[in-house]
Amino acid sequence: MTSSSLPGTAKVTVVDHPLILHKLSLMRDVRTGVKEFRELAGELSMLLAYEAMRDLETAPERLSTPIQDDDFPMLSGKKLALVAILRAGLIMADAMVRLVPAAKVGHIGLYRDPATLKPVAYYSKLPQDISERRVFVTDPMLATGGSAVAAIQTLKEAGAQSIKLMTILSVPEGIAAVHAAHPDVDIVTAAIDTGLNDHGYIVPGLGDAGDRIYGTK
Ligand SMILES: O=P(O)(O)OC[C@H]1O[C@H](OP(=O)(O)OP(=O)(O)O)[C@H](O)[C@@H]1O
Ligand SMILES: O=c1cc[nH]c(=O)[nH]1
Ligand SMILES: [Mg+2]
Repeated sequence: MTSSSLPGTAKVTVVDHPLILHKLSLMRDVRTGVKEFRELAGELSMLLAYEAMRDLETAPERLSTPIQDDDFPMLSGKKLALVAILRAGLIMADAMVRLVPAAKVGHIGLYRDPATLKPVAYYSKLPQDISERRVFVTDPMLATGGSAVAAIQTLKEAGAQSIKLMTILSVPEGIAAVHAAHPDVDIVTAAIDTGLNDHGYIVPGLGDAGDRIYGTK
């Protein structure tokens, strides 16, 4: 795992564990079909969440094992919210909620206009108490960063104060855009690719994540 940050900006953590790298390479492979792609995206999201949630607070609670009573660590502190950027971020939040089943789940609908590459918002439904929760916003692809910047803005306008962005693939342009607009938001990703092509797709990337998850192309 490598973490870095520019002065005054939040952290970028690249979770380059061999299991993650292997699963990501399978996702990149053009021969990987919908079923396997979905499964891999879910598994990889849980592995990323393991690292993204490393700093969750715990507090000792008195419990009885079959042998004796003692204090054992249990999650404490702020409650959690997982917020998926639709469509593609849904697969990540759906997998992560299995690890933190008490988390509330929000949805922000955005699609990137193919001509302008600007995000177009079409839906938002967030937990009412989002200001009191630690928010993990999920989207597999951080390309120009326009979608993530807009989603985080929506979250902040709803009162969110503690936000971490989780992506599978990122590029330097997207990371820079998020940190220019939201220098308080840490990013956790599996890899940082080279850059973007003329259509705003990540190179070498994995193609259109939403289309590969839902089989729409
Ligand atoms: O960083 P950006 O340049 O904004 O690009 C990234 C966005 O593009 C993809 O969504 P898409 O617009 O394809 O919507 P979809 O998830 O519904 O397919 C992806 O899931 C991100 O949300
Ligand atoms: O490479 C990319 C860029 C944006 N959205 C995707 O799904 N893939
Ligand atoms: Mg798409």
